[in-house]
Amino acid sequence: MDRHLAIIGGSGLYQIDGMEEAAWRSVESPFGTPSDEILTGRLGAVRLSFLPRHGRGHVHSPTDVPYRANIDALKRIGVTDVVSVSACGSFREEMAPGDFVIVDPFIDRTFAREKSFFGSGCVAHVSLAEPVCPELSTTARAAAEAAGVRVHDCGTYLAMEGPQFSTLAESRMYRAWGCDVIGMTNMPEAKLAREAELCYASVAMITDYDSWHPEHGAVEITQIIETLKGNAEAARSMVTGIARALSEKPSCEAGCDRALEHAVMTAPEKRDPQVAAKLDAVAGRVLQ
Ligand SMILES: CSC[C@H]1O[C@H](OP(=O)(O)O)[C@H](O)[C@@H]1O
Ligand SMILES: Nc1ncnc2[nH]cnc12
Repeated sequence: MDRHLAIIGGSGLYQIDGMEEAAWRSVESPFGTPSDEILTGRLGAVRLSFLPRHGRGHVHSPTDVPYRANIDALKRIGVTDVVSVSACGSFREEMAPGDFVIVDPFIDRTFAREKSFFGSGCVAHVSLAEPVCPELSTTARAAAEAAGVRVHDCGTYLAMEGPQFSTLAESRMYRAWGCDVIGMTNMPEAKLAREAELCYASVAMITDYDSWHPEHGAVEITQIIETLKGNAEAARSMVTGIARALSEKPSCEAGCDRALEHAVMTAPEKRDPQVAAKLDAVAGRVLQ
């Protein structure tokens, strides 16, 4: 199967320019309505889709982003690879606003979200030891470097519930835990992409020092927006670079597309037909 790249655009990224045959398309999912219509088209030789995570005009809060509908809808239209582009705060002096981080690994501290496609009626357990696709992450890193920004090869991303930013005490605690960056959206998105057997990579754009830094004070949304604006051209160029690289590599060898191979525990005769029917796109390959 040809690769089909999807970009999930975070705060500040609600549109992608330069696509060919581009059209906004409404895609329904048994898991609900996605954050917005999906912009589908091509970039060079690669099929490209774009979904603004918070919707155009930023209408969904991090808690209310319909993560399951988003990933299901992307899978439903044939996406094979998902690159998340996000804003994040930094816990490291040397990871500065304007830098990009190729996220890996994650700590999930969110608590008010649906985190799995599976459940009673069809139980499955996928491995999440390494939630990101190593090949797609390498591709994203090379494309970000080529776009001329400072890139950090890896960084532990603390996913918090939000929408408020962290207290000073929380910010200090996450730093002491060894976290590098903080955001509100990469979980459960990465978990769901794994369940849907999609390659997933996350590029986080550092916009602030959260609240721990004695010389920077509290997070200001105006600073975040300014930094995101400054990164817009590099983000665009990175997306083009990722698309070009994927057009030269017809498949991923990392095995993300087999994540459900031995994951479903519920015996075929015990599966709830209605639950299984909803899983047609995500898990149809293994539920037949
Ligand atoms: C605009 S600051 C807080 C907001 O920005 C990040 O969103 P995303 O990850 O979609 O770029 C962060 O996670 C919060 O949702
Ligand atoms: N400091 C921060 N905390 C959580 N999410 C963010 N997104 C951008 N900066 C952030």
